[in-house]
Amino acid sequence: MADVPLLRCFVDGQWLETPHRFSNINPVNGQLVSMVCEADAATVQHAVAAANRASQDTWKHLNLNERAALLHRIADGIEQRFDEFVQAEVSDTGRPVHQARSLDVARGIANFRTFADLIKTGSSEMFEGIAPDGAKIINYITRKPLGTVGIISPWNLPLLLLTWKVAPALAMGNCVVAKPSEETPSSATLLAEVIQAAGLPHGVFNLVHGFGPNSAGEYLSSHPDIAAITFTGESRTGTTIMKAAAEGVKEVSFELGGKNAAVVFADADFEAAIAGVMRSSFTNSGQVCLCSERVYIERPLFKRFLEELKRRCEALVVSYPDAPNVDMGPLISLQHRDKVLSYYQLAREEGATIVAGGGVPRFGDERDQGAYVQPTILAGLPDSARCMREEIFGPVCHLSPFDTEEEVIARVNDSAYGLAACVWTTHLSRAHRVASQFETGIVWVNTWFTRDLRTPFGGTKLSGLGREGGRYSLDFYSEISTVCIKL
Ligand SMILES: NC(=O)C1=CN([C@@H]2O[C@H](COP(=O)(O)OP(=O)(O)OC[C@H]3O[C@@H](n4cnc5c(N)ncnc54)[C@H](O)[C@@H]3O)[C@@H](O)[C@H]2O)C=CC1
Ligand SMILES: O=C(O)/C=C/C=C(\O)C(=O)O
Repeated sequence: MADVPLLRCFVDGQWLETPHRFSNINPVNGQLVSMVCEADAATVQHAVAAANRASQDTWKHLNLNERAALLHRIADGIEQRFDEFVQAEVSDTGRPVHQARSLDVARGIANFRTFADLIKTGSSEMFEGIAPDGAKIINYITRKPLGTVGIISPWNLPLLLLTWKVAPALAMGNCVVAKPSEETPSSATLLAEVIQAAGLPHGVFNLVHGFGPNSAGEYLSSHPDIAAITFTGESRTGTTIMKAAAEGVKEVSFELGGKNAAVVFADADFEAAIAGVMRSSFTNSGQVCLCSERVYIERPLFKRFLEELKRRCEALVVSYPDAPNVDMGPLISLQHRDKVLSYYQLAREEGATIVAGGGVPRFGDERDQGAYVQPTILAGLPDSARCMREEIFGPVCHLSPFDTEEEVIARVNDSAYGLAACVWTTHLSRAHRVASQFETGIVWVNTWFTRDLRTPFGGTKLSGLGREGGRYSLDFYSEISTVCIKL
């Protein structure tokens, strides 16, 4: 076996080796990146106990300024090791280097800085009232730490989504046991090194590697001594975790799957809409829960839009992460590729026209052992087709024509999911009218994946439960209580 690094768990300020190891594979060429120590039940127990101890003994007693300063130190630490984080994300996921630099690692830093600043500038609510005897009363709202938060994160945006949860959890005075996806353990391990170097007290941040069922994920989500679980991943996994959390009535926050729509009206800025739909369909090989898999185009524009999208899709550079002009890397794993290819096949069986792609690119080199698929455009399916209703999570979108605003709103909302939607139009009142009728957690108008970290983020229906972001994160990661004073 090649000589590769061993990634260990980080518990109570110590790096732990465990007897069970699993492989971390580079999806570009199938080569081994590292071996990873899988946390068993005893390791997870150790991590939760350490977090609870740290929560009582140290972390929640630090004041806001002290916690904020430590979060900024973590952000500084990521910045100082920026290139290592980029390399970690790239070798685990195969994504383009430019994406890891501009999106993943940059957002990891921003998550720590945003929540460090937010706890210092945030205000509390106060309500004045009158008691039965006529005296004046005031109520004010306080936020206290929950205790230990279990964080279970996915592989599609590993550092971004892990830090999106770790930063506000720590900011609000909680301790953390984090389990990153088994597919992407590297940047989480680097983050633990940075947190250690930043000088956080032992036990405040713990990292356990492993899988979901019968492994670290299940041990963590069913542990009786954690106060809350935050999870991003597949909707079915959310259901399983919710059942585990019901025992002990733990708080949960879920960001789950999507089957997001983009709607392009004939009055849209054509160039902006085409570029936007290219991004929203193919960024990160379509492996973002916010990606558009259903694109509805107003009929007068349909043919022109389809032809131009096909041209640009076929021109996408699918290659090595550091190749010049690379647009798209592989999928996360061969297993996930099987899933995406099964939907390409299903689309054919359901009667789709394959407008572009639909298969596996052949390179004639080591990338043929990787997890690449072609970016793909489908057309001709009814809204009832499985490919139109189930999340594929690959670089694929389906194009459908529509005739009226009412019709397209109904079609967009006819989904079990409700995460995100995009509207492309230059008609101001239509933009507001349509956006207000979508049953999704977020609607983007003439843009996609433009994130203000202070805004609430999450989905309706199968797409999630609760909201994180800005003060909504501060609410989730704290026990809110009211103090009522009679003056
Ligand atoms: N953000 C999203 O919408 C995401 C969607 N997916 C979709 O989900 C499919 C499956 O991918 P997975 O990586 O298996 O996603 P997943 O939802 O199963 O995994 C996400 C995280 O949950 C953990 N996990 C899995 N089962 C668990 C359990 N029973 N208890 C506790 N933790 C558990 C995993 O170890 C990982 O850390 C993908 O093919 C993709 O379509 C995957 C990742 C993210
Ligand atoms: O917080 C963000 O900006 C992005 C979130 C993306 C996901 O939750 C996802 O792809 O799963």
